[in-house]
Amino acid sequence: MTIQWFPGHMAKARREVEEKLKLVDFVIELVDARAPEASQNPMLRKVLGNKPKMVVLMKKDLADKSVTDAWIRYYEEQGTPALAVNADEKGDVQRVIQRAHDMHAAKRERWKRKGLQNPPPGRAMIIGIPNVGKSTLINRLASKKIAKTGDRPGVTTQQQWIKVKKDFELLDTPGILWPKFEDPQVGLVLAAIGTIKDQILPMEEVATFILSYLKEHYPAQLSERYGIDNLADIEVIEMFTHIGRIRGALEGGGMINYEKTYEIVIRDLRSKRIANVTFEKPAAE
Ligand SMILES: Nc1nc2c(ncn2[C@@H]2O[C@H](COP(=O)(O)OP(=O)(O)OP(=O)(O)O)[C@@H](O)[C@H]2O)c(=O)[nH]1
Repeated sequence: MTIQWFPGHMAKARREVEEKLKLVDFVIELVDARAPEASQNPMLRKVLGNKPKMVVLMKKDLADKSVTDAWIRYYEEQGTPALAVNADEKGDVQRVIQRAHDMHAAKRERWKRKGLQNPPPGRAMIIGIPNVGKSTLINRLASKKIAKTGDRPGVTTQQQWIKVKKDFELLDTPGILWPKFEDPQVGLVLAAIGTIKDQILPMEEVATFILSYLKEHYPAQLSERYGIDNLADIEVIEMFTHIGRIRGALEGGGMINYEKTYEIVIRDLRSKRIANVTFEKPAAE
């Protein structure tokens, strides 16, 4: 199974990112804390060249905290600053600002040593795949401080900068890149977390993947949400029947409406009704 989606936009998106990259000192890459590998940009490393990046694991409130901590250790061990964020937590947003400030500290010091008393602010852009939380984070970082600081010479399109802090400015539009999607397993994970549009993969496959994954890794969530406890004896198809019945996904004659049941499971996972679930662990763990 090969998933094809917005292929036409890819080359254009990459060109746009490359153009914007010329304007910034470093990059803030957003990934989904529930699937940091699947939700990353496979081309980013190449596109970035030597440009420094920090990673923000978004939607930490939906992910398994212990695995999120393991991912942060993993990135930091590789020398990439990383932190997890729930966009609704002010403290998390403040930490992004602090880390972004730190990203530019060495350059600022070099400038100062060379005698520049007021070095220019560090400029950054946010990059990530669709639906990862880019606009949300930009808005939270901007708060009420949106300032038009003008464009830089040599760029035809006007770029707006958000003055987040005295020495940190953010490009007001994010760079959008695509996740890797050749691997069917990755496709299922991306569909489960809501990156891939629902029409692309059959709901049945996505919902089956979710229940099988929960059965293996997060049985407590199945118990809490659906009262399914006797996991050793229950097949996924029986779980759907049970869920359809308790959630009233029925059609004429009391038959289970399975399509509706698949939708319920997928919606439960994408909202906080089934939380603390992560689909990928770092390789070393
Ligand atoms: N639970 C949770 N939801 C979040 C968080 N951040 C963003 N979201 C939600 O994720 C969805 C997508 O957020 P956006 O900010 O629109 O994502 P985007 O990356 O700009 O999306 P595109 O415009 O499609 O590229 C929205 O429903 C947000 O409310 C978070 O930290 N936790």
